Amino acid sequence: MPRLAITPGEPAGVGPELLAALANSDLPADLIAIADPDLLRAAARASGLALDIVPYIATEYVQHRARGSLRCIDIPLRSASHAGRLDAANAAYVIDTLSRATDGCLNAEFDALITGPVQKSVINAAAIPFTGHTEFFATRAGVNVVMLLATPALRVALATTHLSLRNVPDAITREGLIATLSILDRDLREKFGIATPRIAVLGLNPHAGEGGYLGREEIDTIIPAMEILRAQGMQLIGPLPADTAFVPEQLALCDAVLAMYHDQGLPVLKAQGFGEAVNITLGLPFIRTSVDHGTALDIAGQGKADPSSLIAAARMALQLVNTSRTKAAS
Ligand SMILES: NC(=O)C1=CN([C@@H]2O[C@H](COP(=O)(O)OP(=O)(O)OC[C@H]3O[C@@H](n4cnc5c(N)ncnc54)[C@H](O)[C@@H]3O)[C@@H](O)[C@H]2O)C=CC1
Ligand SMILES: NCC(=O)COP(=O)(O)O
Repeated sequence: MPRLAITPGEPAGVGPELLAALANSDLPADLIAIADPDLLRAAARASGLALDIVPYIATEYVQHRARGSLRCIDIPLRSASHAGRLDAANAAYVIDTLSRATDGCLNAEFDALITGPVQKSVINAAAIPFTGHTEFFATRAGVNVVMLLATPALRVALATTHLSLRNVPDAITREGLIATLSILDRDLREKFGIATPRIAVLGLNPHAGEGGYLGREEIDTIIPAMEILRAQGMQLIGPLPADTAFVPEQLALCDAVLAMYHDQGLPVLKAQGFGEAVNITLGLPFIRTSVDHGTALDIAGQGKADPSSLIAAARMALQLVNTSRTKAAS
């Protein structure tokens, strides 16, 4: 039975109550929370959800049922947590949960990891350099990764992730684009079963640079990288002007879009499918999915948080585990 680990993320955010909601949903897997059990119990109570925490025993596999029962690896909070109130004292707790989860994925104790949202700012406020889960797992695993967000109708990958907009152009390099597109192309084949993926690549500048009159990144960096990959057989479209790349006629021609930076691609995806999108880290030696939203401190602890994206992330993780097992068996 696939064993899925799940971290709730920021303890003052909506993550803990979303885990309680997931515990009350059907998922044909062994589901293991990595969290403070009292935090999860309090979040469930505040949301009016049943939650029975069962200590994790690694040698036992238990099929999760939608009865509010959740197996849990106990990682204690560093300080009492209050919904909606950030506390830098708990940043180390968040990192503890992610570290335990990563170790378990890297040593095959878990088949996949699902993450709840973290508050990147409060981790940094605790003097722990942290830009996101994606970069954290990439560093721990020592690999290049790609952030992909997917709804049933649209897949958007990012050439750069969590960095200041001012630093984006310098972060886009030929080598980086070749690595990113190679991971994206491979995982669209292997994880999503698309035999010949068609990837639309966005330009960085307005009108994809307007022939060099509105910026040279397309001519100097993006097109040369695409030509190298096209020569290897990759089906690449573009570079396309980002403002018209997402019209339905264009999207019908591709299986995924590669955006050059976070807010070039994700607003379109979230406008179209917020709540049902899943964030998938491609390129890792393990499967990792996550929600499409943040910590939602404004509604935490009020029973208002929608668990749809976490449930979608868990189902996607399970689907990816089953796909990789089928491939390994064939
Ligand atoms: N996977 C992750 O760890 C992610 C973490 N974040 C972090 O979250 C923090 C807050 O980010 P924001 O930009 O404010 O975005 P946010 O997604 O937390 O909130 C934006 C709006 O969406 C609502 N919302 C979010 N999730 C919801 C849910 N499940 N149900 C109902 N309403 C929901 C919030 O109440 C708020 O009005 C930041 O520190 C950011 O870094 C953001 C995105 C992903
Ligand atoms: N906007 C996506 C996001 O912030 C999630 O990033 P990560 O923490 O999954 O790397």
